[in-house]
Amino acid sequence: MSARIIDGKALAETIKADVAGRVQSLKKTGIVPGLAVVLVGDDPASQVYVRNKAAACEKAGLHSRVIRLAADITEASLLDHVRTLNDDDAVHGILVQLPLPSHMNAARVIETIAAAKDVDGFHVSNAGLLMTGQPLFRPCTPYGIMKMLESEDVDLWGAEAVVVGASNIVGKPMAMLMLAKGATVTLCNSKTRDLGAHTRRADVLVVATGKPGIVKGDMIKPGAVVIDVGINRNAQGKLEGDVDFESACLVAGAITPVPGGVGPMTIAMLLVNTLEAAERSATLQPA
Ligand SMILES: Nc1nc2c(c(=O)[nH]1)N[C@@H](CN(C=O)c1ccc(C(=O)N[C@@H](CCC(=O)O)C(=O)O)cc1)CN2
Ligand SMILES: [Mg+2]
Repeated sequence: MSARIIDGKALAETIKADVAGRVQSLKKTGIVPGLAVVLVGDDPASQVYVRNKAAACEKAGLHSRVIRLAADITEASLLDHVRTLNDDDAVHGILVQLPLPSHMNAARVIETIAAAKDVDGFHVSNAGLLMTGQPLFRPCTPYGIMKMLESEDVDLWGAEAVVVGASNIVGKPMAMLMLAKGATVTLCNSKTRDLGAHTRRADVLVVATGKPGIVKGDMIKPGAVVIDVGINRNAQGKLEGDVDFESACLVAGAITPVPGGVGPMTIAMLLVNTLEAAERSATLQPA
């Protein structure tokens, strides 16, 4: 058996093309959707992601602004930049690229972003809305994964879904989104005993730990849909996921590759969230 490969890159292109069409319609009302990305420091991976976000915005017709700040900027100064963006009507979406330098309190920074512009969906208000089944912004990576499952016609109603990794930006919102679609969700973390006993029950398995190869083929239920969120660079400089792709392919029914799986969907859903923030702002404007 060899798993079907879920092509996140292709699906992301389709979604971005749809966004581009909706942007053109919105522009006819005089509104140009705008995204501001704040990058603190010079982490090489973050620089690539931020560049890719800006390029994707421009290609789809959104306005994008990147605010690059030195690694040693104070948290107070970063918060001032965020507040200025909160007050800027040309900016519909704001995100602060993570991780932040260690002298900053990321939670405090995220809470300073206006919840109505929090296109990452990380603000406590947005996390709470998601948890209570009334999402405003869904965090981009789990949102992208839901779109991939939808494109594969995966029925979550009554399915066993297992998420490995309980971060605020992927694991926890992922669990909430699948729960809302009727799955029975198990959320595993770094203290979980006998991880394989959980993963082997999964019809849908999402792995987001940052630990390369933590899930191997013998931990997967035959025919399962496996979503690999990990992006790890190995000693040869090659990207690899959290799932051992070779052994997993022999058992899974469908699997996302790394690269070309979840990553491109994260950026596509950021455009969707930014466009929708701008569309909402249009309905709030006086006639
Ligand atoms: N504020 C945020 N910070 C971070 C987020 C986020 O959603 N919001 N997620 C990640 C990084 N990230 C987006 O910011 C991101 C990571 C990877 C990709 C991607 O397209 N990956 C490619 C491979 C790219 C490469 O060659 O390195 C792939 O998987 O095919 C997009 C976005 C942490 N920070
Ligand atoms: Mg991927």
